[in-house]
Amino acid sequence: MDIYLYGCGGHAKVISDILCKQGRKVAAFIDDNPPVGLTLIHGIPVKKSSPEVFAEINCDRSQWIVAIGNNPIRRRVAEKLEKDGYSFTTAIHPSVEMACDVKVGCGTVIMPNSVVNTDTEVGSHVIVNTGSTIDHDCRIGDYCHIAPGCRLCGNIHLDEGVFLGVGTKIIPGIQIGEYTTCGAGSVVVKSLSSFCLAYGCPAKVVQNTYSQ
Ligand SMILES: CC(=O)SCCNC(=O)CCNC(=O)[C@H](O)C(C)(C)COP(=O)(O)OP(=O)(O)OC[C@H]1O[C@@H](n2cnc3c(N)ncnc32)[C@H](O)[C@@H]1OP(=O)(O)O
Repeated sequence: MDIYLYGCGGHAKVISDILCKQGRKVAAFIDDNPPVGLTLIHGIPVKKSSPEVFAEINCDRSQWIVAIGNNPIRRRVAEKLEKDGYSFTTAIHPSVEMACDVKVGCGTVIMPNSVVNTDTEVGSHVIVNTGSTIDHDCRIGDYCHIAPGCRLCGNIHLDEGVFLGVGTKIIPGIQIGEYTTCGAGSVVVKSLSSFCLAYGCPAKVVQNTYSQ
């Protein structure tokens, strides 16, 4: 299977490195607008997305990861690729500590030194970024992004598209509604509804209609 990454920024480079550590190699980075002059990353070609480029990529012999950090954009691109018949793979760094029974959806990436504990389910197209820990019995919805160094206690439920900024900490049993954002360093001690922006210690809602 040829592996393609949609995106060519820093996040895409990290995923390419994880795949390399797993002994897998990216065939190409595909991007809507690659920076002028960027033709190679890690010696791998960077191509501008076009019908001609896609015509060369066989659905049955390729797998994708959408390597875009923004949750709504990642969702839009993943849905388009899926509609066009493409499928997705995961990238899980060899240093990740994951309980035997953890379920991980397609397109999800788990960065170095993260921990995912028993009976947790991680959805599709999720980013568990560097050194984050997710404890037992958590439910992480599709398209969530857990930024570096977050700490999730047990029994936490993140709905689709939640973004946790770097170093967010969440006490047990909390639920966070879809596409809510927790700012860097938040300490979440009460459940949050959907489409909010919250931050601080303890985290307070500062906007009720926030777009990521
Ligand atoms: C590998 C990687 O790099 S993954 C990427 C991970 N990225 C992150 O973790 C980024 C997280 N982003 C944040 O925390 C951002 O500050 C956000 C999303 C919460 C808010 O961003 P913006 O809307 O642009 O807020 P802005 O910078 O204008 O700040 C507005 C006010 O909120 C305050 N504020 C912003 N973020 C926070 C925060 N996390 N905690 C406390 N206060 C904050 C600012 O100090 C400012 O206060 P002031 O008006 O008194 O000066």
